[in-house]
Amino acid sequence: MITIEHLSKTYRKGAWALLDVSLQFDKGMTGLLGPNGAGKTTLMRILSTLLSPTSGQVRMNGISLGRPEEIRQMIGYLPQHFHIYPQLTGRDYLDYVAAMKGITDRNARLKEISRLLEMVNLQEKADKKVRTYSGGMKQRLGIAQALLGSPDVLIVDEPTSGLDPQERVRFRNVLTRFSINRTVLLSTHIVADIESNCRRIAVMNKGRLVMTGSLAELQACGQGQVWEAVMSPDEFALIDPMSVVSTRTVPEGILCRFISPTAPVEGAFAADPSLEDGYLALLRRDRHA
Ligand SMILES: Nc1ncnc2c1ncn2[C@@H]1O[C@H](COP(=O)(O)OP(=O)(O)OP(=O)(O)O)[C@@H](O)[C@H]1O
Repeated sequence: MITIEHLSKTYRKGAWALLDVSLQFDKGMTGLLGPNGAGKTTLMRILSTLLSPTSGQVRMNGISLGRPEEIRQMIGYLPQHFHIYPQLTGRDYLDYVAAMKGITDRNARLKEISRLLEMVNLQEKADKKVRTYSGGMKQRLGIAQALLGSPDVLIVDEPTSGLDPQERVRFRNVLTRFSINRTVLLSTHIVADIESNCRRIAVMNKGRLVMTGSLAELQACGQGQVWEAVMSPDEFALIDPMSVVSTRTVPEGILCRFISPTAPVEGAFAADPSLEDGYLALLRRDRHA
């Protein structure tokens, strides 16, 4: 169980990167959604004890961040950007991280590394140099390093940006497997990343928590806010592009989807919201609040 109470962070001379965030989550995967600059990385770095909050409290399984050694034993962290020496093989890299994490028994270490390589489906590439890995393979190796030592809590920061669709699906499946008996916090700005496997969602915007709840609750934020209209190319050229969330060419013209509290153009008809519509409607409402 992770309990975050009134957490705020301001960088030197900066605005609030986090402002009075309170949140609680337990086993399973929680998706942390938010646009660029929302404060996701700041929150994750604080939870990983790499950054101190300006104010507020965090407890993981009852232990406060003020006891960083104990917290670090409990968590695995996959940062948004991480460096792996390209000359190392995947197995050597994991061996190095395991040694850094204090797993001193060499046999236990090698056994754990083989188990993790199999879990992330990298056993065939394990003895090849990391410079030959694809982006998705590096991310899976990143997850393997985060899981060394079997941490109870896994913190993963925007892991799928830059991955192709196939790698993204593979990576999501790996995370879903890991989240069965663990607490996983996954940050992303890609709604599809959390669609299939997160039990709970937290949405952040400009440093604040703007919603927590289930996928269905996030989707419901789009209720009454989604409209569609078929437009000719000339009509389409005249509308504000920012009001349109997607377009599709149909035989009658361009089918435009809008997020708007009222019908955005004449002839627009109401549509059912998707999860992404709910998220966009929530952000739009927050922007205008
Ligand atoms: N080291 C820093 N010094 C000053 N300001 C920072 C620093 N790191 C982040 N910020 C600011 O804090 C705010 C939150 O940034 P953060 O990286 O936590 O957001 P994010 O949600 O992870 O964004 P992204 O999706 O782009 O990674 C932003 O306004 C950012 O400019």
